[in-house]
Amino acid sequence: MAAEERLRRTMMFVPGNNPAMIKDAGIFGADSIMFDLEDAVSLAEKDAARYLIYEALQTVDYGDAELVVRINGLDTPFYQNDIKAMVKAGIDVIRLPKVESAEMIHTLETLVAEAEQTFGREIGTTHLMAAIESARGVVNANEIAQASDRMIGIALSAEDYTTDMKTHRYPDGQELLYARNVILHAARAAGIAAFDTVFTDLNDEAGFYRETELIHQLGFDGKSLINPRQIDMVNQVYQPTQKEILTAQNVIAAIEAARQKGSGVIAMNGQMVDRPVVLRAERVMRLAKANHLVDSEGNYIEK
Ligand SMILES: CC(=O)SCCNC(=O)CCNC(=O)[C@H](O)C(C)(C)COP(=O)(O)OP(=O)(O)OC[C@H]1O[C@@H](n2cnc3c(N)ncnc32)[C@H](O)[C@@H]1OP(=O)(O)O
Ligand SMILES: O=C([O-])CC(=O)C(=O)O
Ligand SMILES: [Mg+2]
Repeated sequence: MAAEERLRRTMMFVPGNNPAMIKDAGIFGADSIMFDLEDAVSLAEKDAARYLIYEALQTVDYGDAELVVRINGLDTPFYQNDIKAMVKAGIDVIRLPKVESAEMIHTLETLVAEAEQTFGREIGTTHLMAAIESARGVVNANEIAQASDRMIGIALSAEDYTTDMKTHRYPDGQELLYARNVILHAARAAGIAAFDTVFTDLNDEAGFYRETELIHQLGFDGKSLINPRQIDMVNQVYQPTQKEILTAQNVIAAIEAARQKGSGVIAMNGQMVDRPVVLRAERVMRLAKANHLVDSEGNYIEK
C-alpha cells in the first residue's frame, strides 16, 4: 500500500459553494484542506460548486496543504463529472463518501485512471480515500482499506454512521468505540491513515478536547474538521511535550551511536530501546517540527 509519510492531523471541510471560505481556506494552517461537493452543497448548486473549486485550484495558492475534495457518492448523478473536473484540476486526493465495499473503490479507481489518461496526468498520482458512514462500511473496512494502492486513508463519518445505527452521538462516544477501533485496525493493517469524524458543536470546546484526546490516545492520525477554530485545538492535543521531545532526541542519538557500533538494541536509563521505540521517537520529532517546537537543528524551542 502507498503509505504517505506526511502528517495529517487536521483535514478541514470547506463548503464547495462558499467562494469566501474557498479563497481563504489556506490561511489557517490545516494539514489538509477538503473541499466539499457532497452534503454541504444543495442539489441546485452542485454544478456551480464544482466549477468554483476547479477555478480555485487553478488560481489560489494553498501553500503546502494537501488538497482533498469530497466528491458526490456513487449513487448520485454527479460523481462522474466531479471526478473528471477534479482530476483535470490536479487534486491530490479524492475522498469518496458512504463507501461500503472494495468494489466501490475499484469503480472510483477505474474512473480516476481514465480521467488521468484523458487529461494527461501521470497515471497513479491522484490518491484516494474512503469515508465509512454505515454498518456495512465498518464491517467491510478491511477490504476497503486494501482496495487500491492509491488509498491514503479511511475516515469515520459519525453523523451518517450513527443515523444508520439507529442512535445518535453522545458526549462519551461509547456509540463510536467499535467503529473507531475497526477503522483504526483496518487502516494500520493496510499501512494507511485513519481519520476521526467531525465534531459539530462549535460552542462545546471542552467536548471537542475530550473527543480529540480520546482519538489521539487510540492512535488516529487526525480528524475531519468543520471550522478553522478547531485546527489549533487538534494541534495542541497532538503536540509532544518537552519531556517527550528530549527523550525522543536521546533515543535517536543513542540508537545512531549503537548502529555505528553494529548493534540494533541498547539500554537507555535502564530501559530497552529497540526499533518500535525508535519509530515512536521519530514520529515525536515529526510532530515537534510541525508544531515549531524544535529549530532546524532539532533543538527544543522554549515558548
Ligand atoms: C456531516 C458533514 O457532512 S460535515 C461536512 C460538511 N459541512 C461543512 O463543510 C461545514 C463547514 N463549516 C462551516 O460552513 C462553518 O464553519 C459553520 C457554518 C459551521 C460556522 O460558520 P461561522 O459561524 O461563520 O464560523 P466562524 O464564525 O467561526 O468563522 C470564522 C471565520 O472562518 C471562516 N470559516 C468558517 N468555517 C470555515 C471553513 N470550514 N472553511 C474555511 N473558512 C471557514 C468564516 O468564513 C469566517 O471568516 P471571516 O472571519 O473572514 O468572516
Ligand atoms: O466525514 C465526516 O466526519 C462528516 C460526515 O459526512 C458524517 O459524519 O456523516
Ligand atoms: Mg456523511
